[in-house]
Amino acid sequence: MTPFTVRAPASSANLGPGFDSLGLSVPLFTTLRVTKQDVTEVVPLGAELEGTPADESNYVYRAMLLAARRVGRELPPARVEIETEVPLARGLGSSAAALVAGIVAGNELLGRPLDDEAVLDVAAREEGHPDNVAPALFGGIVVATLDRLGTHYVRLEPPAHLGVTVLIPDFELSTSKARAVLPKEYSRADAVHALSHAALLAAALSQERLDLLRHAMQDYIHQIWRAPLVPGLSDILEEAHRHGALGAALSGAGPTVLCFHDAREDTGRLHAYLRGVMRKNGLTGRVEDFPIDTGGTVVSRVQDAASPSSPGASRAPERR
Ligand SMILES: Nc1ncnc2c1ncn2[C@@H]1O[C@H](COP(=O)(O)OP(=O)(O)OP(=O)(O)O)[C@@H](O)[C@H]1O
Ligand SMILES: N[C@@H](CCO)C(=O)O
Repeated sequence: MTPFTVRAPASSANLGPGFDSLGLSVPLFTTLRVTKQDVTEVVPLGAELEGTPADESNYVYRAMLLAARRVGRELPPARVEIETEVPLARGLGSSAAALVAGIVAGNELLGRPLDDEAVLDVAAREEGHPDNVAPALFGGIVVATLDRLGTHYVRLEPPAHLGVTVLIPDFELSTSKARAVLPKEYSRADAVHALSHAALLAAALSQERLDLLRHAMQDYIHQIWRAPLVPGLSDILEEAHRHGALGAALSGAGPTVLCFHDAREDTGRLHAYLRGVMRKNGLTGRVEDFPIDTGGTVVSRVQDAASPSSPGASRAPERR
């Protein structure tokens, strides 16, 4: 089998009120280089993955095994090198990118028995919610549900000129810790507030109604509970629009904060404001602009089989 690479993007989930159901794809990538060999070997590379296990508890390895289990077969052995640009445990879907990349790689090794819907379902069940794995797989903005009947989704093409600015603090916040602070139950008023705003946000994104984003992104399901874990979050949610943001939200479980911006406009003012919030709260981190990724997960065959990881090897982007 020709060596191949799988590249899966980062993602930002929730977008405010779309808790566990809405997310978009961010062009920072987790890349797997897969070469057939006699034993399975997973090799995490680079500073970001230092300390990541290389056994079956590794997210990528586990995901490859899940693909095989879904079709009731043994995983064909391979060497899998893992590299990532996605900062871990920052709210940018590093675990989802690893899971989706691993399931897609396992599926390739198995001869592609799973279609996209099955890949999504395996990933969403493993992650427990589809809002990172769906945009990681399909790119763009995705609305998705997960229940006992399966995983259902609609992919939206991002509105023209919609860009994101992310403030990525230097500290980690695991999703499990950020979920542990959430209430177990909510009032009917909170439920109505959440579902009406999530519905408005999905409709606004699908109709390019950027004027509605700020209002539609209000949330009382998770952000207020997580605010004590993310210094400066409350200020940003309240004030970012005064500095050029079209709307703001905690990215996934945090601590990254996402702002939407109009890509035709200069984001210097927004960057200065976000850096100021970091300084005021004694944080370090980075502020960056991204377009919304639309490619999702991509598999490429390495044409030059003799040197699969050489930078010059030509890669033909193939399919997801
Ligand atoms: N490329 C990778 N290879 C192996 N394990 C990974 C990789 N990327 C992430 N992980 C695992 O995922 C964990 C982080 O997952 P977690 O759900 O806490 O955060 P996140 O996915 O980055 O953020 P969020 O879910 O809020 O967007 C890491 O500590 C690591 O165990
Ligand atoms: N919807 C998830 C995303 C992070 O994995 C959460 O907010 O906990």
